[in-house]
Amino acid sequence: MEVVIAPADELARLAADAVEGLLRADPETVLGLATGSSPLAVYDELARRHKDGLSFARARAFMLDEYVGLSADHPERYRNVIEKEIASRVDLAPGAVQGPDGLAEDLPAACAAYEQAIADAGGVDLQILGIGTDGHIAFNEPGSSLASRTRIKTLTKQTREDNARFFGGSVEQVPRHCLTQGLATIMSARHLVLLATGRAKAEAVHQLVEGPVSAMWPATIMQLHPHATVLVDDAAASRLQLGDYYRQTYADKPAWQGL
Ligand SMILES: N[C@@H]1[C@@H](O)[C@H](O)[C@@H](COP(=O)(O)O)O[C@@H]1O
Repeated sequence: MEVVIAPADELARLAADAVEGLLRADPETVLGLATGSSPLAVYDELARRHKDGLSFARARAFMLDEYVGLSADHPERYRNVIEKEIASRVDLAPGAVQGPDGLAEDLPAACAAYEQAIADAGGVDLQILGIGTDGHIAFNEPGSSLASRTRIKTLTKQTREDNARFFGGSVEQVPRHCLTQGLATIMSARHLVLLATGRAKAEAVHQLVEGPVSAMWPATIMQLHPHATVLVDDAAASRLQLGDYYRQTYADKPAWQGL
């Protein structure tokens, strides 16, 4: 696991560099897109690079998760969020972005179909991730099976409170259920790039990088991934025991070596 501690704008550039490197090497790259505020600066950077000529025309993308039951035109439906924040700002082809269908009548069947779609695409090359204050990735809440695949989950009180800001500050408006890629689904991606900024993420980041692997902090499963990158600012890094070591390692990183 590589930990980079740097200002937020530099983190966004690093993540965008990794995406751009893949797209230039293979225009048919399969990206994994996350919602939440953490990846927004990366999407801004990718949109800027698209204006400078970076093409997503042959790429495909899979979303991490989706609320259950939000209407098709609800602005917080993750499909709509991803469309607004990244898909509409680059030249991803119509239909190139897929997500779990939170409006399906048969939710377990929709989850199985989503797993199959990811597999049929050859898997995700680079998965962008944020982290919840309770250590969730996608919507894999504490207690999630470390071997889980896409399924329905119940959101914790903490997550619904954290996400109420997207629903006019009303926790009651935040759906109680979601469909989410499982931890094993996420672990199947070939490169995981997690971004976290701000003090509210400091404990989750400490557990993710330095805690014991445990379903209580679902993101800790990333310690078992052969290519995981954790991009954090000073505030999110503030509880890391080995912060000085990660800073030194990044300062000494050879210029030719990407993420
Ligand atoms: N399902 C999303 C996650 O994918 C996201 O990583 C996390 C953190 O969100 P933020 O980046 O806004 O802090 O919470 C949400 O609930």
